Amino acid sequence: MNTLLTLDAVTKTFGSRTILDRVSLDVVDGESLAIVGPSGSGKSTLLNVIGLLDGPTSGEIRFSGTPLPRINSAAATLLRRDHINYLFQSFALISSATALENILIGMHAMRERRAAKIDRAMGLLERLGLLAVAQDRVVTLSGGERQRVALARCLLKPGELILADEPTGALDSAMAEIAITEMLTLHRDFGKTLLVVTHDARVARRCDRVYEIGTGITPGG
Ligand SMILES: Nc1ncnc2c1ncn2[C@@H]1O[C@H](COP(=O)(O)OP(=O)(O)OP(=O)(O)O)[C@@H](O)[C@H]1O
Repeated sequence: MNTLLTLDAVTKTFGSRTILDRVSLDVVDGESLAIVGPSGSGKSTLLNVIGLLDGPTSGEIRFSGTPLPRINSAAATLLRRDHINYLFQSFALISSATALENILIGMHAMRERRAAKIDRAMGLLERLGLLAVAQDRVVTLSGGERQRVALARCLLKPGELILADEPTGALDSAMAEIAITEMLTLHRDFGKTLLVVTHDARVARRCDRVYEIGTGITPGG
């Protein structure tokens, strides 16, 4: 088992408040890891620090053995582009573009013919039951459909790490259940490591391992 990510005594403070206190953690290549803890405990902060959206106050994070660069460096931009995928509650899709176009935007840096990219995108959209809406603009899609488009974009965009922050928070419970199953199945099929911040104990239980802020790691389901 290879380690994709290592956190070594990572601390994050905001003013006089210590939100993350010497977090040390190994994330194994290909696993799903749930990040849980009470509201305000620092789950999103942890994800942001791992995802180069915010810098730690102290400590080190290594990605494939290499220390993460400063968040505003060119190296950080490349890491975010080529290695990290974000799946947020708001989905961060371009609403005036079609489902297919949104996925192709995520693939733009890949050296592959456009026709081949379209084939792969359409194949995944079909697998997610979205073939009929592939050419529809995202603004016209339902919340569940948008969530699946965002998941498809994450899976096809380059990058071995998916960072998901409450990805099903905007869905009703039946839709969330479907979305979780797709996410937990497909990240494995596509060989991507998944870190998911969640309030939902059902989601956490279904991940390979659970990291509780302030407590540490326990096995998942
Ligand atoms: N940029 C910031 N400046 C100051 N305080 C911040 C900042 N970002 C987060 N915080 C504070 O850090 C604490 C942890 O926030 P964070 O969003 O990481 O918690 P969380 O566990 O994800 O919470 P929730 O489950 O409610 O989403 C909160 O008290 C928040 O107000």
